[in-house]
Amino acid sequence: MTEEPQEHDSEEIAAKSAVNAGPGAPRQNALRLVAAALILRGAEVLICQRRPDQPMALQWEFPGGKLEPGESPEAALKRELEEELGITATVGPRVTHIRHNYRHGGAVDLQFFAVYEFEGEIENRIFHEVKWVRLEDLPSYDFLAADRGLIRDLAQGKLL
Ligand SMILES: Nc1nc2c([nH]c(=O)n2[C@@H]2O[C@H](COP(=O)(O)OP(=O)(O)OP(=O)(O)O)[C@@H](O)[C@H]2O)c(=O)[nH]1
Repeated sequence: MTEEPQEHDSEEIAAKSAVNAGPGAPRQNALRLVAAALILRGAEVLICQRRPDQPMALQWEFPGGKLEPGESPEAALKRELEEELGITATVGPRVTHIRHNYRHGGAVDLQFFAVYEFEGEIENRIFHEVKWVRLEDLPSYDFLAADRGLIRDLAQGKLL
């Protein structure tokens, strides 16, 4: 189990300071605190594809989203899973914690939690596609850059 943030693809850090330097520029460099779910069903996990109209279009990610001020990661994740998939999840143990600097999008602090139980039927409310895939097949999907170390570890049976 990985407890401390890992820096994946840290060569992107230097590039980020070159963009959005002007005074009126968007605050894209603020650290975004995010909680995401590894929803497990036997040897499979649920993955979600971003829509064509979103940044990082059509890349795959795990369901979840940003923490609201004062919200715990578990509460944020439960809320996001209701909103995105229409399920009431029991948020299980934290599996890993990753910090990543996106080249054009600032930094994210991601906490991933296992979800072994939920109530309701999974309903795709916001994604292009949602799909159950075997852990060993994860590397054949184009995941967001921050997730790639995790994908390798999951496929090799290292984390779960
Ligand atoms: N839900 C989720 N977000 C992830 C993952 N990996 C990763 O880098 N992220 C990043 O974490 C942020 C989650 O924000 P969000 O879900 O609330 O909203 P969003 O995609 O519309 O992003 P934005 O509001 O920053 O543009 C995004 O910037 C997303 O790119 C992941 O596996 N799951």
